[in-house]
Amino acid sequence: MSQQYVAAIDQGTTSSRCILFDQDGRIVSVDQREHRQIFPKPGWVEHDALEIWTNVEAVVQESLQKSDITPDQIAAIGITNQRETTLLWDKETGEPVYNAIVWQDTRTDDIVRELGTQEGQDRFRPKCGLPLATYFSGPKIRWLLDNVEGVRERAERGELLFGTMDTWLIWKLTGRHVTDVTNASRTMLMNLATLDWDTEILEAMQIPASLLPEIRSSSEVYGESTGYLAGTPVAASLGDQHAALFGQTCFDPGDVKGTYGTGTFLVMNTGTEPVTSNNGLLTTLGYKIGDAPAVYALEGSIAVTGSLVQWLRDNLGLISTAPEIETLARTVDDNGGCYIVPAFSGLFAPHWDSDARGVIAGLTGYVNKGHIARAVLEASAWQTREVVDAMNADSQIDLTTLKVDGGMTADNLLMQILSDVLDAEVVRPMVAETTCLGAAYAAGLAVGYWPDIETLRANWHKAAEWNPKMASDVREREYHNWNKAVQRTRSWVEHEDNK
Ligand SMILES: Nc1ncnc2c1ncn2[C@@H]1O[C@H](COP(=O)(O)OP(=O)(O)O)[C@@H](O)[C@H]1O
Ligand SMILES: O=P(O)(O)OC[C@H](O)CO
Repeated sequence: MSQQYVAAIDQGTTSSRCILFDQDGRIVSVDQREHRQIFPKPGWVEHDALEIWTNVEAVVQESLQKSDITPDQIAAIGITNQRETTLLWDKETGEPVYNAIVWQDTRTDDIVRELGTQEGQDRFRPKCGLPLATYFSGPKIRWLLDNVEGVRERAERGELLFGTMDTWLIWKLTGRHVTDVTNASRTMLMNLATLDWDTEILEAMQIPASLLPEIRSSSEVYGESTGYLAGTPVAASLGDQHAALFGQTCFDPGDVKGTYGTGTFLVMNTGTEPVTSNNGLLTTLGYKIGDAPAVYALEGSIAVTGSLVQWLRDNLGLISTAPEIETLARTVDDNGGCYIVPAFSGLFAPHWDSDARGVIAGLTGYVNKGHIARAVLEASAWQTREVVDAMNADSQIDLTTLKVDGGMTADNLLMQILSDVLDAEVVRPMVAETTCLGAAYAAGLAVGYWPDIETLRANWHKAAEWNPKMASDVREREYHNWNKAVQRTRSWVEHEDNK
């Protein structure tokens, strides 16, 4: 038989990609296409789901053709995706009833506030692990039902289907209406204990159960693909941060990965029982491989990290490419007393303060552009420290090693700063595309392309590591100053009713 590969489709916020992997977990081919970001009003962000589908079809075909690989050489397809982004479509025609509402979209502000009025924002947290927030899918479904003409009636007649992007793609590929536990865990509608939709939450949010897909494991054959890869099993689905956890082979309780892109998502494997967070983290699913018990996780989501580097480049013009920040930051030995807290649209974990706004603190006549660049890099590191402190407290496991991936990890100075502020080892793997790798691994396991997770562990190779060099009194002084700067951002936005 000719050489076989596994295809991973990563349907992300800005683009869709297909990567082909071989048995050693090495990348054989990649193709990628961006889709439009639709901003109908301030705070609203939408995607055209049909455009995304066309792009996915194109990148799958192109990734094979680029490397002269034929469809019969693909053993399985794994899907990973931007999470929470919400779509409703007609089950007969396949027509979306509205654009997909993206995870960043804040139009559900009022719905979220209203749902939390009497019982508070943590009303559903004991069941679904999440605070009420515009981020998650449930309130977005409710908005579509309440605001798009005829949608509630059609939903109640059983004519419509809901899906996050994994569900949409699996339905387009196989005709099956399914999702996996990781994606379902981001809707607010799944009960973490039963791994099924929670009737009480559905009632409170007025969402008909007929809309919802069947919840399956992250690694099993959901159906066979039609189209270009006709007959190939579609065998994995994981939200992108969960896929990165799996791709980084964070298989043991206490293992943590951090993905440093536009924002940063830290996820800790907490084993086969959910851990309740008392420190501003999300309780979520790690992954579930076939019939094996589900693995749970704690997540700390940070909204602005790489995008602060982009801001320095695009809004301040202090650098002309993102990698130049490292050169500029290396022109100085420290931050010169300057701290930047990038609360551009509030603070996510562990503060969850939508009224915070960014500050540059500690400015004196001494501070120059090198110090500013350094403070930009340090902001990613200190935000990580806040999340790691919360993880250590919630899990009672102290972080010793952080496995990193994502575009920002190319920055060696940032990686050293990260190790210094965490007082922990930071390691970067050979294959940096851990999100796609995780989806490929889960799909390959389902069809026997890889025999077990121990084989996957053996595929993980360290490319670089950083160890702490900072004296502990300096670390504590800097953290104290960072915390003072964070305090300056809090409750900046004053609501009309508070004035
Ligand atoms: N050398 C670098 N130093 C610091 N930040 C960088 C560097 N290279 C890229 N970035 C930042 O990383 C982000 C891109 O990473 P990527 O993983 O592609 O993000 P995403 O998947 O969220 O689109 C950008 O926000 C960019 O500013
Ligand atoms: O597509 P990304 O990499 O921006 O990831 C988005 C996250 O899944 C949102 O929760």
